[in-house]
Amino acid sequence: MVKSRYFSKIQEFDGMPKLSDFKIVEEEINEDLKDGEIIGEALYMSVDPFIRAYNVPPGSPVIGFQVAKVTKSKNPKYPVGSKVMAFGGWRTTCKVGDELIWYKVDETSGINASVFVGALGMPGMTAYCGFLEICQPKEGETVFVNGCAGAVGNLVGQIAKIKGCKVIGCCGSDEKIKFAKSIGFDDVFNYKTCKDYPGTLKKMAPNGIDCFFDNVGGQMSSDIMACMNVGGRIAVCGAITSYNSKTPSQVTMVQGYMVMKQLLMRGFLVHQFKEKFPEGLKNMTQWIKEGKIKIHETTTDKFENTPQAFIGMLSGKNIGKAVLKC
Ligand SMILES: NC(=O)C1=CN([C@@H]2O[C@H](COP(=O)(O)OP(=O)(O)OC[C@H]3O[C@@H](n4cnc5c(N)ncnc54)[C@H](OP(=O)(O)O)[C@@H]3O)[C@@H](O)[C@H]2O)C=CC1
Ligand SMILES: CCCCC/C=C\CC(=O)/C=C/C=C/C=C\[C@@H](O)CCCC(=O)O
Repeated sequence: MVKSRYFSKIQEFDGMPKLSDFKIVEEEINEDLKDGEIIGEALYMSVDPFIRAYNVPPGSPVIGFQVAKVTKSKNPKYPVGSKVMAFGGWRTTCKVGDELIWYKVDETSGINASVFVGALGMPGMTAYCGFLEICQPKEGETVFVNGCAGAVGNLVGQIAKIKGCKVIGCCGSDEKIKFAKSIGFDDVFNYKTCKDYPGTLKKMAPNGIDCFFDNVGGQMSSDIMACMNVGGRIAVCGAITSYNSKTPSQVTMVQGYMVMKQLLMRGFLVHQFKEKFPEGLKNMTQWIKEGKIKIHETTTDKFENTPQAFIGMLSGKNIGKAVLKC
């Protein structure tokens, strides 16, 4: 038996999660492995908005991705000493098989393993696959990204620049605006202080918006759709504005814009594009090595602080990817 600790969600979230919603549980993991299984020690864990949105029932272990170092293996693809990116939960030691292991960490690239919960992990594949598959950006087009300083949004902006687009974004602080501009965004506004989204967008994107990567939802998204060009494409990635909200959001209806501008709007979940992950990993790795994609992480130390990191991310404290270093 090997000792492990995991975070359990002990009560329903009431709006923004609180530290008292979580507790650490000790467990013993049976070291007998079935074919395909490994045991891994967590090096980095991911705190992501979907953990709030999926809302597992009280008493359940908290779900999530981690980079783990393999300590025992019955899977030839992941020998002892290698690292995997797996859906192992908020756990110090996990026992997972092929169905929960997304891929092996490529240690030949020289890129830190933490990046495998970010630009080379689930958020990176979300940005790469969701943006390129759904928005189909073309050189010279204008792209709008909300949540533009976060894990997914900052990567969408950088990929859009690589594709030769003009990129506009919004985020929740002036420090984040500075960061987004430093990684190539052409113009960015603070959605918390902006009084007039359509007016601001008309100034920042006088030729209109062709692609909209929506991380946020709510009224802002309807306002952005009003500024889109005929034939525009919208990738609906998430709706973080609603995850902690206790009241249903009422927004301007968008069907009028959809019809008159012949817009395409498509929601997605990153794993539906898993056939595209090898291409995504190859290109993202190359772009990181070439300096075309810059990595920014907000790191919290120690497994015990995972809920703090999670609440911090939901409160907007992260710039780039929120990472927990175990
Ligand atoms: N469809 C899919 O497969 C996937 C979807 N997603 C979605 O992508 C989105 C971004 O995720 P991710 O990049 O990991 O997270 P981020 O790194 O962007 O962190 C969350 C950010 O959301 C912003 N935020 C929080 N509350 C609100 C609010 N009420 N209104 C507007 N912004 C808010 C904060 O930034 P700020 O300071 O700017 O407010 C915060 O930093 C989420 O909606 C998530 O659910 C992510 C992965 C996969
Ligand atoms: C208004 C409600 C909107 C709800 C949006 C909810 C979530 C969006 C989001 O953030 C999705 C994230 C997807 C994460 C990807 C993987 C997980 O589903 C776990 C998959 C486990 C596995 O297959 O290994």
